[in-house]
Amino acid sequence: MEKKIGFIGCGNMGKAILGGLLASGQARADQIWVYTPTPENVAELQEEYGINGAGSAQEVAQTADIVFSAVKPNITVKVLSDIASSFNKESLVVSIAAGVTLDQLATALGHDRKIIRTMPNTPSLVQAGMTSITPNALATADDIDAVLAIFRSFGEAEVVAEYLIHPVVGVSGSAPAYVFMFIEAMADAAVLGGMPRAQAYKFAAQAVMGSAKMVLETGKHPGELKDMVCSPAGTTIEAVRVLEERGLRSAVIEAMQACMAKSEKLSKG
Ligand SMILES: NC(=O)C1=CN([C@@H]2O[C@H](COP(=O)(O)OP(=O)(O)OC[C@H]3O[C@@H](n4cnc5c(N)ncnc54)[C@H](OP(=O)(O)O)[C@@H]3O)[C@@H](O)[C@H]2O)C=CC1
Ligand SMILES: O=C(O)[C@@H]1CCC=N1
Repeated sequence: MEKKIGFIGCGNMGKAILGGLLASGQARADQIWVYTPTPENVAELQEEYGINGAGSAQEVAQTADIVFSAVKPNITVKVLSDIASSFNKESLVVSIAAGVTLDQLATALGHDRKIIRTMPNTPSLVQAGMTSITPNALATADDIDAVLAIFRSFGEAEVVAEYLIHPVVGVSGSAPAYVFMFIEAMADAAVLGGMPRAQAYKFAAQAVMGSAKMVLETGKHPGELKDMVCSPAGTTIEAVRVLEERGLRSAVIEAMQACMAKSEKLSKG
């Protein structure tokens, strides 16, 4: 793509997007402008990626055709409303902030602004992200395709209606945290069984990654895949019995209900 791309804020998630853009060859470093308030961080990003450092958020807004807002949710509206008048007429703003709605973004940026709200997750850092894309009515098919291509350069991305954003946060944005807890717990048990810790993390993580891959690649129902592991009177069915007894499914569902409720609360300000 020949567009100029800007980043306002470039921490964990901003770097995942920036890294994906460059690694996929969709943009060259000289097409990218980045601003963060700490000059040393801008210098580090310039050094690491060869991108253009910007001296202010205004400079990014004035320069770029697609501007990623990658600051924390609590300052997103303030940061964007302060520079709303600096954007070019046709510029597209892409927000990754959790809980900040298209309506709140339009109030900050102006109701004539093309905006896409997204929800990525941290596996983006290792090219295995999952991102939802929610455009406002003004974003064009080309804008949507460009943003899908950017997020697909480091994982999967799909267009999702805004009313589904809370399940997206539950099942994808926040989900890596619960999966890490599951991996940690499995590794603890392996250590209890005598395995060295580093080896236990490797076995646990590979089991989770391989199982996820089977769901995605075989198209089989997760229950059928589970049944394939459970030999009659074998070891696995013993573990399944205890997980059912201890309420694994209901713990996960209730945890995600709390997550979705919080996401909804944040959206209401
Ligand atoms: N972490 C996650 O799992 C997910 C996060 N998100 C969303 O991503 C967004 C960013 O999160 P994350 O990358 O984790 O956060 P980080 O704290 O890693 O990065 C925040 C960035 O914002 C910059 N910044 C701070 N204040 C300003 C300001 N006033 N103007 C411009 N830039 C500023 C920081 O710069 P400096 O370091 O120089 O202060 C830093 O580069 C959030 O809105 C979050 O909701 C979405 C999905 C998943
Ligand atoms: O915990 C949070 O609020 C953000 C949203 C998705 C992941 N982290």
